[in-house]
Amino acid sequence: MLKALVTDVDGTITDRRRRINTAAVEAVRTLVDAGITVVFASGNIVCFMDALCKMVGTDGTIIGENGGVYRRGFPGTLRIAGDREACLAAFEELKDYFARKDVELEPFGAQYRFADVAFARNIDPDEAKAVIRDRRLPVRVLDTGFAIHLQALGVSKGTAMRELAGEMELSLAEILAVGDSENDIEMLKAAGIGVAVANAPAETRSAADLVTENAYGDGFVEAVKKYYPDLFSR
Ligand SMILES: O=C(O)COP(=O)(O)O
Ligand SMILES: [Mg+2]
Repeated sequence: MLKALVTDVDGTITDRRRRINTAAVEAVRTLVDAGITVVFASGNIVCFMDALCKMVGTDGTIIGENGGVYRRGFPGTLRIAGDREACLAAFEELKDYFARKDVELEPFGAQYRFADVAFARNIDPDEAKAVIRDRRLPVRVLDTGFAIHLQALGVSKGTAMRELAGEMELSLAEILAVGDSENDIEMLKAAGIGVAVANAPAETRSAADLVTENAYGDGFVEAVKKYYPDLFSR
């Protein structure tokens, strides 16, 4: 029995322009009303996640900043798992590298981040990955399709999901996870069932137990209906 759903946000319950899929919102509300825990797991910042939880109607359990932060319910203590100093130091190196090529990196939500660094996709993510690798910096570059993130090694949505599952006394086998991007891979592998929506890149699709036929939010709705058929039979 799948007692909890952990879902990515951008590209999974939205369209490619980040507009939320209203059928996905309805599906989440159906799960919540049936007593299924729904956790949003994203690269986004905590205040964005809180607004999303409030407006969709979950209990406020979140994974943010790609696992760098997580919290059980609105009243829970915010846990900070990432290493922001390491990410900021790596970001400075990337900034200098791209400045020499006359490209300015554009940080996203820097003043609101506790654990990671995110910036615009106006550079080739593979080039950033090569710089980090060549300099042996202790961070990972994650391309979400919406932003590029720097994250401490060993920190992911998957590690945060394990911690939250422990706090919620859930086994990983009881969790359905859905995602669309490389920042979802560990989470899809660790969950009892991992689903990639059709827009996911090959590496993410191969980490999943199932790839939906539909893309973006419609793929999310397809997955939820498949694994909770009784809740959507009418
Ligand atoms: O913050 C991002 O870059 C994308 O967020 P996501 O993890 O919800 O897709
Ligand atoms: Mg995503």
